[in-house]
Amino acid sequence: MNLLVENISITIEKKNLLRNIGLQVETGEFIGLIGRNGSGKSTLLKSVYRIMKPDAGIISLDGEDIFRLSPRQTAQRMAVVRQEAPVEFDFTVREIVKMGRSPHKRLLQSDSTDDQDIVNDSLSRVGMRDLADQSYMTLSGGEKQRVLIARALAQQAKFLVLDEPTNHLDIRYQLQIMDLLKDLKITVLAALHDLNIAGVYCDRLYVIESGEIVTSGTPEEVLRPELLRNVFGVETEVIIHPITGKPHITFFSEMSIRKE
Ligand SMILES: Nc1ncnc2c1ncn2[C@@H]1O[C@H](COP(=O)(O)OP(=O)(O)OP(=O)(O)O)[C@@H](O)[C@H]1O
Repeated sequence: MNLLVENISITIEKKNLLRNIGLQVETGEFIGLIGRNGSGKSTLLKSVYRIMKPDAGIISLDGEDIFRLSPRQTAQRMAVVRQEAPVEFDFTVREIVKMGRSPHKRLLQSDSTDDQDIVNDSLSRVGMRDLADQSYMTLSGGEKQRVLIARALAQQAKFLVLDEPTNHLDIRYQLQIMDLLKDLKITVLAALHDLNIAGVYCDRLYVIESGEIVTSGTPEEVLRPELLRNVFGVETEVIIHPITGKPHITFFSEMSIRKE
């Protein structure tokens, strides 16, 4: 499944949230979207998962305009893990993950053994099987995030949109969940704040600044000290790490390099 975003723009109250955005995710690619707070990452992802309609431009999945798909057709193709997912009622962890199966079922159709196996497997893969009967509301931030990832896994979509999928996770789960998502080998578009994680896992990166894509390329091409200074306003040293073979960034705060 491939995603094509062509020339999309969104203006709200005379503010250009997105300007002529073009972006492509080929089948099986893991693409990262990076940029400062407020640069437009979530807004762009929201248009991709159809909760914000652009004023101009086209977004298509395998050549089909996403705004012409029904919600059910969209959910069969695309799973979304958002930063915050408000859950109004007191569902258990298992009930939340089961919701991932609904695009594949008819109204009121009961769970098949396959559905139950998929739900159990998704819970196990994020390490939440033991908490399956606990109320979602009582979970820690990181546990909630793992449940939402399990729900996306249970949906078995061929395209995954991730808005900061690991921001609540401790370092072990960050790496484990990123490994898991990468191993799915499906098409992924992810907004990421951790640039070292972006460098290790993404095939290509798009950099967004004030609602515009300012550059794109492989992590080696994009994650350079000059660009990081211009976009993020920080000093860095970037090496190709001898073990991972990927760019590794060391960030220097002003204090750490201040010479007394
Ligand atoms: N509905 C809206 N009305 C007005 N302004 C909005 C609206 N939605 C987003 N914005 C503004 O658009 C800009 C981009 O927001 P967005 O959430 O896309 O940023 P982001 O890159 O995801 O930031 P962060 O890294 O902090 O999550 C922000 O300045 C935000 O205040």
